[in-house]
Amino acid sequence: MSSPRQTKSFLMKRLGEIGVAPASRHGQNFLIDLNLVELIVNSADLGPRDVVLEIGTGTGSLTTLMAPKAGRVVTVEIDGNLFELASEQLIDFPNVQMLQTDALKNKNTFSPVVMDAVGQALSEVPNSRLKLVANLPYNVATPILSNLLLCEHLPHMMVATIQKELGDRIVAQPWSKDYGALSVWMQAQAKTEIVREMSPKVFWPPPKVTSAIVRITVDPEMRAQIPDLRYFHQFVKALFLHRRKFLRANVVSAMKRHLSKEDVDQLMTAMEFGPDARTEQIDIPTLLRFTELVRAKAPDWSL
Ligand SMILES: C[S@@+](CC[C@H](N)C(=O)[O-])C[C@H]1O[C@@H](n2cnc3c(N)ncnc32)[C@H](O)[C@@H]1O
Repeated sequence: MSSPRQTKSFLMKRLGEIGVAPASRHGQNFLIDLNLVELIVNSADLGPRDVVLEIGTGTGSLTTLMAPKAGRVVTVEIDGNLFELASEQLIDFPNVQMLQTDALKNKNTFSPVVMDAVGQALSEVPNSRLKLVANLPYNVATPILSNLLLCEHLPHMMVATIQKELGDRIVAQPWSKDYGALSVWMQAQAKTEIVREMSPKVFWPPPKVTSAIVRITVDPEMRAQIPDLRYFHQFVKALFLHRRKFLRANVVSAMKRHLSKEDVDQLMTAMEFGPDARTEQIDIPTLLRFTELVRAKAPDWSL
């Protein structure tokens, strides 16, 4: 069984042999610092009951380290050439299922093939739980992380390499420039942490931005405090849509066919929001309460 020596020269040689250059449209920036690959695996604290979903197999370096620890790994790669390369690397791991497909059906939905494979793996591992562990393609990192919290197989944890700027938004607090719909959506149901910032130098080819490993640990008790997850997800997105506008203007515009301005003013008063309140000043428990007041008046609303 080959060890994961994913160095720049190894990658250049292997990709050169098959006449392939890394495709920036697929976010093909490979992690070449083995210590950091190990840090990702250790941060996910994998054990036999864990079913890992990895999006972006690449050459299989992260997969190779995860497979001996996890119960099952479902790994997805969009690129046919990389899929072939990784197939050779992963041939000796019977608990790894490789899929060659786009992990996303569209921006809001996971591929049903991927979800079926995850469901099957979860049903075959005793007392199983799902963990997303991946060096994510940056162009689809946001839909992957936020949609997985809405899909039929809820992850217990997500450990991922993403753009640092996205990591900053995930962990941001009210009153900061990074606090937005993504911060609220994630922190309302999970503990969020930046495990490590990473310089572009630890990837080949180096991306244009600084990266970070984030860990998102879902808290079922917090999640149970959100009666309608889809409504909350969409309403929070609508509230942060125009950051420069006041909260009231955002609510009026989002709810325009469902609530009159008078209705909105009543709700604002009930919440004790002043006329110059802005969404980015409001903490998550308050946004949850506000969502429920609005939902009671406009249950059929959607973005
Ligand atoms: C940042 S690289 C990570 C590769 C490898 N895991 C590593 O750590 O070196 C991202 C990988 O995701 C693949 N990819 C990009 N978009 C994808 C998608 N929508 N679905 C599945 N794989 C995708 C790319 O081809 C690439 O191999």
